[in-house]
Amino acid sequence: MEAPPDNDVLWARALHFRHPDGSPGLAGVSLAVREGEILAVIGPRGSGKTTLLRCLSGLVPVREGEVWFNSTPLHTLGPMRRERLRRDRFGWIDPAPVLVPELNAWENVALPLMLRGAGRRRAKVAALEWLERLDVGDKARNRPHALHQAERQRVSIARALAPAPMVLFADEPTAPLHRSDRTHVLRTLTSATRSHGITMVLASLDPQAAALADRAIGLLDGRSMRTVLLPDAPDTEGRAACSLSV
Ligand SMILES: Nc1ncnc2c1ncn2[C@@H]1O[C@H](COP(=O)(O)OP(=O)(O)OP(=O)(O)O)[C@@H](O)[C@H]1O
Repeated sequence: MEAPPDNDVLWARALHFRHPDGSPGLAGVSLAVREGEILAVIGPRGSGKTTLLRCLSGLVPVREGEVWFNSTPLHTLGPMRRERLRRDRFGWIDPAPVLVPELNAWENVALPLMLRGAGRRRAKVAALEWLERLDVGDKARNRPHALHQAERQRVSIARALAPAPMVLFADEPTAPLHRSDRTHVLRTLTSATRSHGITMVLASLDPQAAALADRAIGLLDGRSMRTVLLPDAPDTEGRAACSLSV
């Protein structure tokens, strides 16, 4: 078992995954993500994007193939150590917002900070700043039931960014947003990860996500496809890329 190169923060080799009912999820995916990089995982519905993110983030155990986070072999860790790693180092954004219903917006965003040891006052200041950045600062005292779905998703994104995780896994993060809001929120998300040096793996159906990433890989039927970098596009902040089947 050989650890990945130093500048790769996340690394997977020959990853295979079957769902509990035996249906195929991934069929030999290998990839490397460099520190601070935004990697887009692009593919049609059912191509395995969520499954790949769940394996890379330790949400599900990997039984065939390897997943490394820096020098830690995730594929050898038990559930407790994977859970601790996820809590301390990783962030996750679901395609639909999952917030604690009893807490208001700022308390939801402050929660992961307090779980990592921040005091309530400092966590509140940070939470309010992130809510402002996601354009929901005026909803800070609202509980989730008093927010629109799109506002709840913005709160979820703020909550994922607030603790500045080493790796952020974003699974269709703009899915619940109105089409006209998606680009703005994606730009906020990518600029926040860049300015905080957060590595991001961003799963999306949307080719626009690839345009804001540094690199993109395509998935089809649980298999990765070759990535090709395109020259910078004038209206994008990252390097555009497209993937070609091999
Ligand atoms: N828990 C599960 N049990 C059985 N099959 C599953 C399970 N979760 C996903 N699948 C199947 O695995 C394949 C990949 O699903 P996955 O959700 O990873 O794809 P996806 O690219 O994220 O799709 P989408 O864009 O619709 O979210 C699909 O055929 C899906 O039906």
